[in-house]
Amino acid sequence: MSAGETTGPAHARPALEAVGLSKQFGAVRAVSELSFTVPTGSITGFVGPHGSGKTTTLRMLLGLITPTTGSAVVTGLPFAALAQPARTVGVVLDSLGVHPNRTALGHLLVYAAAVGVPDDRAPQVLGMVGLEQVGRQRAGTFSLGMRQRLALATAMLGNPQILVLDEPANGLGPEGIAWLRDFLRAFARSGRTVLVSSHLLREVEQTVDRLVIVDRGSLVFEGGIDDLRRSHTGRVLVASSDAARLALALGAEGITDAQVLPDGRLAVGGTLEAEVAEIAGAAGVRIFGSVTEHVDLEQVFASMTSGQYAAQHYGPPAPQLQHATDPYGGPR
Ligand SMILES: Nc1ncnc2c1ncn2[C@@H]1O[C@H](COP(=O)(O)OP(=O)(O)OP(=O)(O)O)[C@@H](O)[C@H]1O
Repeated sequence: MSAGETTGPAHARPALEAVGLSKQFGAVRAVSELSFTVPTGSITGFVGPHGSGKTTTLRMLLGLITPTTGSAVVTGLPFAALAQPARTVGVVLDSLGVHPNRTALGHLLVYAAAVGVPDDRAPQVLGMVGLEQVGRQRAGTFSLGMRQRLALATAMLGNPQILVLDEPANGLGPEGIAWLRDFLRAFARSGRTVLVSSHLLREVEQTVDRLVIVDRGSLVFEGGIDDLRRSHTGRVLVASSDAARLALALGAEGITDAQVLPDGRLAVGGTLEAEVAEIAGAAGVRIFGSVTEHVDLEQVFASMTSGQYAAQHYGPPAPQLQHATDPYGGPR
């Protein structure tokens, strides 16, 4: 994918900005010196393990709790200073209450009045989230996925420029997640902005163009999802007539991250298949086949956070030719 095309002009004022945000709850430091930017027109994923401070940060951005230190701005202003908050930011937080005895439509009419939009906006937003058939059903009968859609419809009432969604994929199956991805991409295509949180990178990987990754309240990565992919390129796995000789030839060209796998293939980091083939050819080593292994971003994410993925080798070049188990279980 890349929803990267949707990123707004570089000079545009960021939609959301956290500057040195910290939040202390008694002995718990939920968020620590957190700074990041959500550019206008981007779909930014806000990802971290459970308890890493995502909801607390979103609450600070939305003016629902006061930071211990630091500041948060929405289109350049503190949330409380926005003239028309519901028309600026639509919010889906876990805590958004839907009265179980209210119908979906009834719920939206209450919020439409609170936000100050006409009643006919309620059926419109129901249609946007695919709930038009169940508008007269009580929300208490809804599945978690349907409640998530209703929460999104509520966020859309004010036709906002920015959506802030806390774990909106919770309760959605694969189809629901695909639907949400299309919805958010269409939203961003019109130049609007999304900040979407998740404890699973996998849930938002296909949706977002930027990532802010947090762990224990602190920033561990901010940037384009493609930058993260590029910084963790997969190894080239090569079946050849002579793995040891190939490793020596590669080493002579400065490519020293090479390991012989149990199946005899050479796993080479920091290069491309074509380069390996060229060096092998020059060294008189025959290549029977090669493949570039797939890098699972979820594993990269877990290795960056307290998700504790068992130590993955993405490190500096191996000093010498080694035998190693293949952590990827072979090519895909
Ligand atoms: N009101 C509060 N009082 C005390 N501690 C709190 C409060 N809110 C959050 N915390 C603590 O702050 C830390 C961060 O919580 P937060 O809910 O922001 O994380 P999260 O990343 O959103 O987690 P999850 O993915 O489980 O929702 C946790 O240790 C949590 O227990």
